Amino acid sequence: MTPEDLKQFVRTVPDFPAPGILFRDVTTLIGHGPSLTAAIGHLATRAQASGATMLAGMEARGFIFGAAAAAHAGIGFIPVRKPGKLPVPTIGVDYQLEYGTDRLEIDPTTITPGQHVALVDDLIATGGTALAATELLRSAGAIVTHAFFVIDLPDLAGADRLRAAGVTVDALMDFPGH
Ligand SMILES: O=P(O)(O)OC[C@H]1O[C@H](OP(=O)(O)OP(=O)(O)O)[C@H](O)[C@@H]1O
Ligand SMILES: Nc1ncnc2[nH]cnc12
Repeated sequence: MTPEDLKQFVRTVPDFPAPGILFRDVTTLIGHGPSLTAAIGHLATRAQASGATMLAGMEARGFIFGAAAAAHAGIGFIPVRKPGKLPVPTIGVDYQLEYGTDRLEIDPTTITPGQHVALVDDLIATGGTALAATELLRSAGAIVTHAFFVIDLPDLAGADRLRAAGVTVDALMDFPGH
């Protein structure tokens, strides 16, 4: 299945989690075996071509695609976690979402300084999550030059913000007008 074929498997839910938000829901895509397999294959191929030697995914939906893509590519996976989940000393950063604020944390010892780490998530909207993850990984010594998403919401300009931070952004599909 091509990335274009996958678009019909994304469910759109209006007014979730807040009025005015058009929620692009990947639950339906990952529930369809051929779509899940194709999405993981595309992400893994692109991530491998970027030269990344590890992938990092943001909790929670980034874990679904990131860990599977890393396994497909035969490389390791770094979980970028919501606060208070890791049992070791962490480094963290607060950030803004399209619909609220949150915090991300990593175990800095999972990264070898100078290692090429690529980001994977289901969706980029404002880019707050991906920028926060990039900042965190870089502060632990990672080189972050690429980020891979299933969905880009271009009107929210997150991909532009990430590019301005020196990250090449690649998404399997976009939803203009969000
Ligand atoms: O580009 P942004 O505006 O930062 O938004 C994108 C982020 O929002 C969603 O995660 P959410 O924080 O809702 O958490 P979840 O994965 O636990 O559902 C999505 O999975 C991305 O991580
Ligand atoms: N519109 C949206 N749909 C799904 N996930 C999101 N994360 C941030 N904005 C989103």
